[in-house]
Formats: sequence, C-alpha cells, structure tokens
Amino acid sequence: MNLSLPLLEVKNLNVSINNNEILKDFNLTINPGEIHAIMGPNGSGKSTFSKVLAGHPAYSVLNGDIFFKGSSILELEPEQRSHLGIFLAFQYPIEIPGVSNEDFLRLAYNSKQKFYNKPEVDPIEFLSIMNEKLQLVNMSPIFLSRNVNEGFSGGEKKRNEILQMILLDSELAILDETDSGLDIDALKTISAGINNFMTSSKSILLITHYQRLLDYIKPTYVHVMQNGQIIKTGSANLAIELEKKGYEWLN
Ligand SMILES: Nc1ncnc2c1ncn2[C@@H]1O[C@H](COP(=O)(O)OP(=O)(O)OP(=O)(O)O)[C@@H](O)[C@H]1O
Repeated sequence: MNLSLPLLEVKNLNVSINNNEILKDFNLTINPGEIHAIMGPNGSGKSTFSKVLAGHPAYSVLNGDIFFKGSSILELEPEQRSHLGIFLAFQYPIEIPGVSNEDFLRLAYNSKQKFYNKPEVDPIEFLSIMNEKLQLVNMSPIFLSRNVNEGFSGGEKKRNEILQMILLDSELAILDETDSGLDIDALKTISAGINNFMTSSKSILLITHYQRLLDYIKPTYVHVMQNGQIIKTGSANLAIELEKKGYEWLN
C-alpha cells in the first residue's frame, strides 16, 4: 500500500435523501495512520456521511467524489467497498434472526478471502481464528453460537461490531457512536481493542457525541459538523472545549 497517498479523500460531496440535501460541499482527507473524530449536533449529517461512505443505496450523490486509496468508489457496491477495506460499525447494529453469529462472521471473512484469491477457511480453522479475536474484545465464545445480535444488549451489539472490524482487518474503520450504550469497563475494553487494531497503514473515523471516548482513543483531528459541512477542525483539545462550551459559540 502507498502510504504517501491519502486513504480517503472526499471532495465537494453533495448528498440528498428524499429530495433533502444533507451533505453540502463536504470535504475531508484522511491519511494512513490518522484517527479522525467527527462531532456535531444531532441531525448535522454525521451518520449520513458514514452511510454514504459504505455505499448505502438510499442516498443520492448529487455532486463531488469519494476516493479510497486513490480510486473513486462512487460506482462500487457496498460489498465491494467492504472488500477494498472500508468497514462501517453501525450506530444501531441490526439483528439477523436465524443466522448464527459464527456463520455470519465466517461468511464475511471467507467472502473477503475469496475477493483476494486467498483460501477460504473451514469452520474449525475459523474457530481458532475467532478465539484470539474474542479475547481482544473480551467476549465469551457463547456469542458465536447465538443469532447475529438477536437479544444482545446494547453494549454486546457494539462489542460484536468491533469483533467484526477486528476480524475483517479493514484499513478504514468508521465507528458511528460505538461508545453509546457501553458501560465504563466495556468502554475501556472496546477502546483497547480499537487501539490494538490501529496501525500506521490504517485509519479510523470516529463519530461521537462525547469527549470521554477520546480519552481512550487519541484523535489526530477533531472535526465539528454542522448543516452537512465541517465547520471547524482542531486537535484533541477541541473536543474538550466542545464538552465545556457546546456548539453555539461556533456560529
Ligand atoms: N430518509 C430520510 N428522509 C428524510 N430526511 C432524512 C432521512 N434520513 C436522514 N434524514 C435527515 O438527515 C439529517 C441528518 O441525519 P444524520 O442521521 O446524518 O444526522 P447525525 O448528525 O448523525 O445525527 P445524530 O447525532 O442525531 O445521530 C437529519 O435531519 C435527518 O432527519
């Protein structure tokens, strides 16, 4: 991988849903090794941005482009984006009744293996891979035999998202309010898992409302989003300032 190339480059992106323009001339560049946090008031377009990156079909890109590792991804299906290295941990992870977590994760893992012409793993090999990953997020193997997210508590769902992220080893991890619903110990465990995942060739985009997550995962940049645009960028200190002063002073 070319480390001098931005991992993600979003240029003048305008996005609408149901004829409502949500992202307006949105620009963001993320280089390998960087952690970016996006904060901002409710409804400012943070989740919309994350879903557009992952290729959610409900959103229309009216203008602009998204480059991942130097190539436009606008025409790519969500699955192709995922194989290329974009991972989105959902704000509200979905339940998949009737599908075991283990089967789901193995399918996702093998689908990526296949994309890169690598051998697929059988259930026994997969379990040995998973045992190591489960420990990283302090999850019991019991969760592998349960159906995907079905009946999981809020925090368990978030933990399961991070497990998937670690397994797929994606280069760009987008974490949408991963800290919400986590108890104090889980926040520390999950943060350690995320920090462990991070390398100089990967990047993380954190969407969060609270500074506390950034005590554990140190951002390179903190951005404030408002009305579909980034209106301010600063260092980790900006998050501390926002916690004290809110968003009003920025207008
Ligand atoms: N299907 C839709 N139809 C109409 N408007 C929508 C639709 N989906 C999202 N929006 C609007 O887009 C705007 C941005 O929503 P988004 O979820 O991206 O905000 P957010 O910054 O992530 O908010 P929060 O901090 O509350 O999670 C909101 O005003 C929302 O109502």
